[in-house]
Amino acid sequence: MTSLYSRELEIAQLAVQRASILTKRVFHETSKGTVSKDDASPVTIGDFGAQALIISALKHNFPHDEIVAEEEATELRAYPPLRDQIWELVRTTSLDDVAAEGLLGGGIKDADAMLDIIDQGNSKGGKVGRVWTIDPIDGTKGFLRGGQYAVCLALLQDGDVKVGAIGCPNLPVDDAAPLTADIGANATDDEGRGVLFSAVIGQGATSRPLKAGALAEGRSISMKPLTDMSNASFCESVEAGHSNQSESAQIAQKLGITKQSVRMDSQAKYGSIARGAGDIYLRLPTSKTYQEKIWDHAAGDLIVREAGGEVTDIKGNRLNFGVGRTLATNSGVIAAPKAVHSQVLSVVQEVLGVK
Ligand SMILES: Nc1ncnc2c1ncn2[C@@H]1O[C@H](COP(=O)(O)O)[C@@H](O)[C@H]1OP(=O)(O)O
Ligand SMILES: [Mg+2]
Ligand SMILES: [Mg+2]
Ligand SMILES: [Mg+2]
Repeated sequence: MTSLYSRELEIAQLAVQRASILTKRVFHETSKGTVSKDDASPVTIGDFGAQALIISALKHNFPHDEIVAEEEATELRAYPPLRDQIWELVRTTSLDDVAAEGLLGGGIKDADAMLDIIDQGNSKGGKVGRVWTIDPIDGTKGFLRGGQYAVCLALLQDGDVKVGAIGCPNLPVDDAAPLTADIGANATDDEGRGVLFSAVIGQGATSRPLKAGALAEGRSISMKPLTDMSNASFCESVEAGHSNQSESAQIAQKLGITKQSVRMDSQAKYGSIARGAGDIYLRLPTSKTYQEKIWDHAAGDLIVREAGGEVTDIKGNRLNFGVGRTLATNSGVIAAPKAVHSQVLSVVQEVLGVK
């Protein structure tokens, strides 16, 4: 008997793997075709190209599903040279396993079809039916800095995350490697790096080497049992504008955490705590108006929960992915092993003055 969501999981993992190949090609280029979006955040040819490849694979396999993806093609329609640069990448990126590439439906017809595909990620989301959510490059700032980034994909059914996959090309492949955002002295050498995290609701979480063809063998991952807070490692954003780092330092001190935080871009943080490399992920609001996006958290939320963790916002509520493209009803994120989550939450609330 095939297990629930097995086909969705396979396609999600392969789609993330293929998009990751494209992002790696851009990562190693000095010119990444960066443009600024309306909210002043950066986007690169890698983000657009990865989104095109993932949506194309989803539409081939699940034509009736809705898709909420981060990017849209307006800028590319207005500026053909950028479109052509992306098309060149998309046209020449495929999995090196013919059967796996066939499962994704192969390539895209032409540059105009690619633009239409990118724009198919414009669903409003919501709590009804099947909705995929895509962050083609999460942590674009980390990607540009030569640090961590992630290719993220999740399936929501009636607002609940059922399947999640996160490709982290720059994390160590070894689940037992120490927690660090560093990618080593030789950023042009991928040796020992590249991991694909995934989970299906009720079936646990897995990691495997991120390959260029068929999926590698998976291994089950779980959070580290945390008995002594003084040994805990916690991770947070590199960008001070994404998470309040002075409040997190106060929280860590009150919890008795002695280690410095590890600052890492993207959902690589969720993957890192899910496999026990780190213990706690804190994301503390920096503004009253910013709403977290569902594509920034859906896959990570499921992977951490399936690895034995609990994920809530600073009020202690589960993240609610069923209210649209953003987590409009949540504020911040606290991810920790189940056994200590309430302890962490109460210190967060004390420091932030949350009732
Ligand atoms: N003010 C903000 N608060 C929290 N997250 C933000 C903020 N501005 C942008 N982000 C998002 O944080 C994510 C990266 O988080 P991290 O710091 O964990 O790497 C990005 O997806 C980024 O969105 P965007 O893609 O629109 O730039
Ligand atoms: Mg993101
Ligand atoms: Mg992104
Ligand atoms: Mg972005």
